[in-house]
Amino acid sequence: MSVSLVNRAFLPVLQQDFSRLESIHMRDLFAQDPRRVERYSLAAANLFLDYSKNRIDDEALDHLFELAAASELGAAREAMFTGQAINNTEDRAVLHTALRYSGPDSIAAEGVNVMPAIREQRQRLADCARAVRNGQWLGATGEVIRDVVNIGIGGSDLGPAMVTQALAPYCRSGPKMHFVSNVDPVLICDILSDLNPATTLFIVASKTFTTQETLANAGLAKRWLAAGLDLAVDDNSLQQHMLAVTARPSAAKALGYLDANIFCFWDWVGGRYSLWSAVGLPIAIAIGPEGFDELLAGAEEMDEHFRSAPLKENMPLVLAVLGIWYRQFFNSQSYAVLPYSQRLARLPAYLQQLDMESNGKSIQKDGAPASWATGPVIWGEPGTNGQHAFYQLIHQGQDLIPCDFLVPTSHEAPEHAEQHQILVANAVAQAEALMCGKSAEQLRAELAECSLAPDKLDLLVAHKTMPGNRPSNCLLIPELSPKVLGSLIALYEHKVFCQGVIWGLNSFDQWGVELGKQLASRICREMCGEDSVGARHDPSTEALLARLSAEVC
Ligand SMILES: O=P(O)(O)OC[C@H]1O[C@H](O)[C@H](O)[C@@H](O)[C@@H]1O
Repeated sequence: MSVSLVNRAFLPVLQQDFSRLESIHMRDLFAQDPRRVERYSLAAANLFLDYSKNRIDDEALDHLFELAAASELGAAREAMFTGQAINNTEDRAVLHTALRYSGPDSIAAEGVNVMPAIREQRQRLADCARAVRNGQWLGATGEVIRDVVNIGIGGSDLGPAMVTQALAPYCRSGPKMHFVSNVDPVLICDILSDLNPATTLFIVASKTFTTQETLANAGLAKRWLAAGLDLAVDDNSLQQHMLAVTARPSAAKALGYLDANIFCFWDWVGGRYSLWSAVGLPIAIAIGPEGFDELLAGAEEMDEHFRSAPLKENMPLVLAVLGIWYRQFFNSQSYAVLPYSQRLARLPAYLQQLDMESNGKSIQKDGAPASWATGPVIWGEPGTNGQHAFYQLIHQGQDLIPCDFLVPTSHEAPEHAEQHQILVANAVAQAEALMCGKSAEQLRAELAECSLAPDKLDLLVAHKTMPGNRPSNCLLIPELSPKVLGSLIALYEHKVFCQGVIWGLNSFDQWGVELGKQLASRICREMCGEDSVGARHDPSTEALLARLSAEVC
């Protein structure tokens, strides 16, 4: 049955569930079922999920799991893991899971076993990471590498940048890592202003090796090296400072990169799923190849769980169906990810690409319009900062915003355990406040002593009442180690996958990004005078270009 028909078939029954649950307060659900926390929590692959604070009951959950089964989630999952071309607009397999697979089986994409090539590149990655870390990799003047600058954007930046920040305590013995993504030259110039060309290594990461921003930044880096080392820009010894990571090695070679310095991945690795491939080279250099293996092992554990756990105990699926529930029936247009860990500060940005580029779509795989509301806006900031900025809207705004609270239970600095406790207490308090809220009666009792005029009392009660009944998941993270982080990232990857399957989307293409890219190249050419500005743009764009040509060029 087509996804539209499945979704249509489940709509009335889930709509009934919604009508039943819409007016029930979660406080009452807990009162009715003392075992609710126990029943609505799960442990898997190093993580513990408490999803009891959701506006859900057994019946609705059963229907959501039935919806997943009717969407043939199991078959879709197997199709992904076994290398079928599930990315149907690009006719590609989707095999990021093979990158972390450590078993003996072969996995084929288009009839070719991908495992030997994966192992070969992983070995090259490990050798390179070791050589840089040990001081065996020397720059053009024979000096060891002290700083590594990754130049890449989107999937060629966010994963390594987020992971190396999250794992900072594991990075201390390696060279210092820097990340350049934006084409705004201030970013790269600010970074380079503190670095020495003789001891700096650049990793230019781009799946396509055509991305305008990355190539522009790489060109600037090369000119900076040449000037600093007093060499010609085409001097071969500069190549000692330039590595390429790409699925198009010929494009890197054409730009002068040495074969030995080109690390490869493949079309069947989506950019936003690529940190497990050679795109993870900055991670392997930062935490060492053994640490990188641990990251892969953590992800593999989550893969095994996702592939084998029954639907109701499947952590990615539980998160997925809850997200669908709120998006479709509570009209939740956004979803907050709130890490109570400064080290996970870039996780929301990473998840924005993972989720929004995968499921921010209105057309189903078969070309029909999406039958349900699809991917929400993903956003967030680390706690407790967010509490003093945007939580007001989550508590009392008009929209229901489901939240994931991510709470590391241990801390890297035991001498500051007390401060970590404050952090954790805040996460727990926020989730409690969101769920329980504060009633008008409670407020009237509290304000009774203040001898307020009756109209002032009414005013304050109206403003201070917190309806509560706002859902959240709490994900406990035992420690921020490479292994646990690997599991956490894979959890969200599979959540996004499940939602894509149920919504009938191709979660692995990103056509919406293309048009802007094409127009930017064209406008760039026009601004440089390589192409004339004709009457080919809309009037607003033309007027802007005319003004900018006078002011910027
Ligand atoms: O790795 P690259 O080919 O340079 O692509 C970088 C990024 O480009 C585009 O924005 C795509 O939408 C992203 O998915 C991709 O990660």
